[in-house]
Amino acid sequence: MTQGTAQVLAGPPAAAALLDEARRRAARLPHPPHLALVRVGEDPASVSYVRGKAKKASEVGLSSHVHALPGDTTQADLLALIGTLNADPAVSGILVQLPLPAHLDPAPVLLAVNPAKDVDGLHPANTGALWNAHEGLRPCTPAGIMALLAHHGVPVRGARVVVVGRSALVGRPVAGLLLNADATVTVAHRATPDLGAVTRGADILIVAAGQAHLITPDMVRPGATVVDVGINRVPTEDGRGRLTGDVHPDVAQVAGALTPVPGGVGPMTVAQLLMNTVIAAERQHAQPEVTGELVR
Ligand SMILES: Nc1nc(=O)c2c([nH]1)NC[C@@H]1CN(c3ccc(C(=O)N[C@@H](CCC(=O)O)C(=O)O)cc3)C=[N+]21
Repeated sequence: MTQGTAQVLAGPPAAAALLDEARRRAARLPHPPHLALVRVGEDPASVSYVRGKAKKASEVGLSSHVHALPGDTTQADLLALIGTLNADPAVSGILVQLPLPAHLDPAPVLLAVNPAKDVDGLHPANTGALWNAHEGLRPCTPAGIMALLAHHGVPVRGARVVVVGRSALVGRPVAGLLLNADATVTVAHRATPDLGAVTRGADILIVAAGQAHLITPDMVRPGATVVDVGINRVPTEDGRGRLTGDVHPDVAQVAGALTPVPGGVGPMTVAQLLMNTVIAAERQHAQPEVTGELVR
């Protein structure tokens, strides 16, 4: 059998295009947009992601500050910080890095963020706006996936799209965005019987299940576009670990196009976060009352 060669849907060039647009639009504002990054505790992955976000922010001309809180921070202290950031007109966007330590409840924290500054798009006001196709801030990974598909010219309108996973961060919101873009959307999850029978129906398969190599070649329609959102760290000899996706590498022999891990969706997530910060700043500039100033 001849080995297929799926087109690589690379994240970095698509992310660079998004970052260029963010830089250009940020420069048109009277002040650089400011991103407040809130991190609780010292989870190594969170420390590394937040550092990466701050670095990319400065590269596109945004200012940012990492609010690093100790691992034993109380819910009340975290809510107090969010209140301060909500009221500060110099803060355009607020991101609370997830997961939070186990003693903190994320739902009230996400509810406390001013929806106009919710650059993660996770406040119910923003998730509701998404599902009603109203203006709002869209979650970063789902919006990044849509930008990645658009950048590489993958048509979404009318396509049969299967999303594997139904998380608040990826599966649910990407299904909503795809529906808004006129795709025919199916959402599968761990209780779906015969997952392969469902995924084989996809023109575009989006996998955000959090399970390494869940999707094998037999589960993919030949020529399909496969978006791998999985970030699984597998152990290596040197102890540093290696990233791998939710899609088995052999899927490249069947798929028409495939996003790599790393270097696929991950960079889009960060680029979209900065784009969201610019969008939030633009809207606040047009409507200063959302920053908490009194407007007569
Ligand atoms: N409130 C909140 N918002 C998030 O958006 C959020 C979060 N919490 N918690 C964790 C997840 C994960 N996430 C990633 C961001 C960048 C890469 C990324 O840039 N990945 C690189 C590789 C990075 C590496 O090598 O470690 C890549 O895929 O090429 C991955 C994952 C954002 N998340």
